[in-house]
Amino acid sequence: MKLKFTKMHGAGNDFVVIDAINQQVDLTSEQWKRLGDRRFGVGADQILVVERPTVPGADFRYRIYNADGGEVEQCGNGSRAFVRFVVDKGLTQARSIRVQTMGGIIEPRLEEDGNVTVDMGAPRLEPAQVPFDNSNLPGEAQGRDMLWPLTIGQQTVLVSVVSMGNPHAVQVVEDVETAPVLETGPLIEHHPRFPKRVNAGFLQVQGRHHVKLRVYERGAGETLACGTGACAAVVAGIRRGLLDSPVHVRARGGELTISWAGEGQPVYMRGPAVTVFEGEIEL
Ligand SMILES: N[C@@H](CCC[C@H](N)C(=O)O)C(=O)O
Repeated sequence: MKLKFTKMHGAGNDFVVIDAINQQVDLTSEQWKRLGDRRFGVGADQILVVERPTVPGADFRYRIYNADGGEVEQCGNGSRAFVRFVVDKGLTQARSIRVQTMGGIIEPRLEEDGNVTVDMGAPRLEPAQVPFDNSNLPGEAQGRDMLWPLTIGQQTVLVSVVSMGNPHAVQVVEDVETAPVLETGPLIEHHPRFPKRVNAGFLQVQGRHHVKLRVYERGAGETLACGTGACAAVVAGIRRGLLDSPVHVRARGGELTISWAGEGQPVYMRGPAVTVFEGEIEL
């Protein structure tokens, strides 16, 4: 089976984007994984699939597969690539679209300068919504947030838990460059208190509007940027009383700007979306 694809990235978080409106796409988990494989396939952190919506009020349906082949609820950087793709391919004349995802409806808007702003919806802050099992765990309040102690090997780290449709655990570190992202990231990802696993964020506060962030992503390992991770980290930082909106988030692959007016309000993410090349693969 031959599949046409577009390779894209958002701040270095890279994607294989598949138009499943104009071609038949019915892949196994192994085939999704092969598409994401950097040696045996195209190579990407996530594979994004463009489909017709199945709910009223949405323009498109957006499905997301991690490099490990698992389907997940949400991908922020990918949502910017998504709107760039559907506009460039002539699948819509609109520059602002409503997109159905497993994590809820999101609204990306392609701006004149090529950047994309996305209404990512309101963060879900109850542990059960993440999901995070906080039973018999003594939480520690900081500002309006709750920090949860996670035992990782010999050490305990304090995390905020946030759902942006997908699960995030955010810890504040002194310096992201020396933080043990590759060592503790996988342990947090697979911590038994997160029944669906989790994306592990490492946040360095540089000022009330500036942070650095590294994310060890569920199903993909450390990526050069994580859009939902940036949203979750800024929400956690604002709730802890460390940050004020808007916040410029510097990741290894580029910068995102995150705005949030507080509890119950949507998070807005602004950043780039770039097409790298087009191709066809035999699967
Ligand atoms: N890179 C993404 C997040 C992709 C999904 C994530 N790894 C998960 O499993 O939830 C982003 O930009 O948000």
